[in-house]
Amino acid sequence: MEENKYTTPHVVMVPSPGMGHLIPLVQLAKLFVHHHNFTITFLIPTIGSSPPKPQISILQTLPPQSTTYFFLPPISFDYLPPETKAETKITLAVTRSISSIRDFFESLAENANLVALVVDIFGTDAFDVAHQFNVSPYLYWPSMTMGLILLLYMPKLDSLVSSEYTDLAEPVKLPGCTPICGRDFPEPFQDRKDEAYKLFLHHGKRVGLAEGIIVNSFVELELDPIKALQDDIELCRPPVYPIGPLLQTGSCGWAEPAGGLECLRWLDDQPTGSVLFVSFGSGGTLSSEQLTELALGLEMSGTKFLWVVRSPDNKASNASFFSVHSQTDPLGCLPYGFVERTKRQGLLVPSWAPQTEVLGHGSVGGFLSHCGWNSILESIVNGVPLIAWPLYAEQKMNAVVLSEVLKVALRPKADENGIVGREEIARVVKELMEGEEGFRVRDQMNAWKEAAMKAKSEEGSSTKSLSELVTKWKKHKK
Ligand SMILES: O=c1ccn([C@@H]2O[C@H](COP(=O)(O)OP(=O)(O)O[C@H]3O[C@H](CO)[C@@H](O)[C@H](O)[C@H]3O)[C@@H](O)[C@H]2O)c(=O)[nH]1
Repeated sequence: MEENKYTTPHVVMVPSPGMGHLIPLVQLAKLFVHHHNFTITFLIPTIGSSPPKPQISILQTLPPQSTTYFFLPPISFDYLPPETKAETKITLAVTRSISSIRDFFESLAENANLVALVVDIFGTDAFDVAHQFNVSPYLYWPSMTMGLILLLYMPKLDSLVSSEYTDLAEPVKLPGCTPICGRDFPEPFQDRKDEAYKLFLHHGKRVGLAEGIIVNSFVELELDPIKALQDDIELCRPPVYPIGPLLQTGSCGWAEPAGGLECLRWLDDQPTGSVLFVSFGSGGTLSSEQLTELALGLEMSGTKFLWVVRSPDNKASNASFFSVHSQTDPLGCLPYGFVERTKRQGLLVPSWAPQTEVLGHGSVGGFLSHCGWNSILESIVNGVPLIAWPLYAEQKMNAVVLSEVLKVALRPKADENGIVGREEIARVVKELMEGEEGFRVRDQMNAWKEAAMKAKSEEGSSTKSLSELVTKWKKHKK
């Protein structure tokens, strides 16, 4: 039968605000359009006045014939107390957009073969709309499987533990996972009285309403946690589809005047494997003191570096999460004389660099990363070993798994004030780039790179999992 808009399977995706949430869903959309001939509509909850430029650039990389995107009416948070956590704002942005999402479904439902609604973890309230229109609700999990297990286990943990998780004397043993200390739990778990925790608990309870969970990981990388999800009845969850690694491909379509392509040209002139890439994801920021120590530590290491610099923020480690760009000139915040002294040793790029191209460049031999999951996967597929420098969200948990389970990262030690000093930074950078430990983690990273390629090959585990999902969606009947 010839496909038209009434028969082509049509999926609605609702990414919660933030580049780290949008990028994985855009990649998922491309996969369904290019390989399986789906139509995709993005409905994007927005915070503040207008959508950030990087978000628009990412959306413009979508194939226009089969995808459409709409920014939903912006939600203002002027009334919220300044200490409100990002996770709370993100959830509220989706929840307050539900009526607009419902309106879109109403207008689409008549004219399209709507088969599924895909949301990320902050969007489980939108499942109600999917149920109302008889469309299958799906969760897209863009991070490490252990985080998903923690979320599914959360209602049980919440009833079993009365203290703060940070006060637990023993690490928590989640099904299929390495034991994890409460202090390494994701940020919203650190204060159970905070609204962000309550909202996570709310999402944890609602995940069971999904008809399936799509996970951006692959079986070989997280064998035990994925097996636990498939077998452990205690977790009581919908079917899981590990389809990763799913990555941002190609350029984002924009470049900083001082960054972008210039940094790729600079890399062309550096020796193979000699450069440490330093980046804290789409919104990570350091305190002024930590920024100074990092600058001086990189200089002291004598290692070549390419550093995506953001202005410091002494209150939050994710100060640029919604905006990506720093409000002030980040290079002006570096220690006196540093820019001049290191101009042969390194390149400084304000706020944003073409990360996937950078990590794929032969001159890059290491990555100092905040341990966001997309960055981790991008490092794995390029075989680039890591220095784990977690900042917020679930990044501490990721860092534990990277260094202790997957054995692909070195971890610098912070002092009693939580600051990683310049000597420690120089030590760990040199160890990664030239030392024995560095050799070991590089080897292991290359093994995971091979496994990732296998998972995505024609007969690979992720390819099979994806085609199972596609078949299910194509059979969807209203
Ligand atoms: O200069 C930059 C910085 C980032 N990126 C891209 O932006 C994405 C960043 O994603 P990620 O590494 O996952 O970090 P965050 O943006 O911080 O992601 C949020 O979402 C992730 C997925 O849920 C979580 O793992 C993180 O903890 C959370 O902060 C990646 O594709 C990068 O390639 C660039 O292209 N250039």
